[in-house]
Amino acid sequence: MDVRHATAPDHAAGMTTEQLRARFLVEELFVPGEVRLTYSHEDRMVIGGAAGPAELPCPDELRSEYFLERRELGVVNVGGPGTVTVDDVRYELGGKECLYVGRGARRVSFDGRFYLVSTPAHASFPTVKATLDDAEPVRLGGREGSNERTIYKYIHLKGIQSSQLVLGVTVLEPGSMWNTMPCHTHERRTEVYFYFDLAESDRVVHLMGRPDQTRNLIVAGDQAVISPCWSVHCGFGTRSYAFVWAMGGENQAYEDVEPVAIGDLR
Ligand SMILES: O=C(O)C(=O)C[C@H](O)C(=O)CO
Ligand SMILES: [Zn+2]
Repeated sequence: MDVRHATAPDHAAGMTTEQLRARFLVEELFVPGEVRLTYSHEDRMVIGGAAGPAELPCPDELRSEYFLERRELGVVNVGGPGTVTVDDVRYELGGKECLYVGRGARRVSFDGRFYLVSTPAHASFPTVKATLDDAEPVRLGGREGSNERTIYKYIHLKGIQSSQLVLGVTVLEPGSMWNTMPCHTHERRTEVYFYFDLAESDRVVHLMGRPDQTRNLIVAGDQAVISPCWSVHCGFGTRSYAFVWAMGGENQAYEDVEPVAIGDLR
């Protein structure tokens, strides 16, 4: 498992492009027949990709008997129809559908292409599947801001229950490129964006860093960006795309953010 240490904002300010990419960008998530995992010390989030058939391993770094002994897991199907099997119960997931797997499940296997996010869990909540319609879609933005998009909240205070994981999918309309602008930080949570549904020749210019010291990462489809609590997270694609956002940390209130006015960005 790839392990990424936590970063202070004053450290990030002096990093080169290569150093920023090595610390915050997760590039290689899908390897056929494998579950690839990255452990971030930012709120101890584990980010992964399953290109099944493959089973969720239990890396030594977790010092546990099985992966979900002290953790919970969010799974989003980022490919065609696929299945996830949790302790012999089989769940069929269509594109962009979600499965929450609660603490205590011993065996999880995948047949298909799935993006994974896991956070430590103090309690066990039921394993639940959700479709896009279950997520009570919210439409935001407009064509004039090139940010017409739909937010699907899956795991959150009023949706699928969890110990700390909050997760959803945002889908941009064709011709809309900006996500999350005006942007924000959230001092009480780390957030990870995973960009997908982007053609091989397209990229997202993802803004990160303190609001008054932004940096950018050029991100391809099927790559993830780790945003520490002090970092803005938003981006502009060379074409429209979708992304999974997932958070771990102090609270689960989606609205608990520090908004940043566009004019204050530097
Ligand atoms: O497009 C958006 O706006 C988002 O999807 C924002 C994320 O949900 C987010 O950053 C939540 O904190
Ligand atoms: Zn956010």
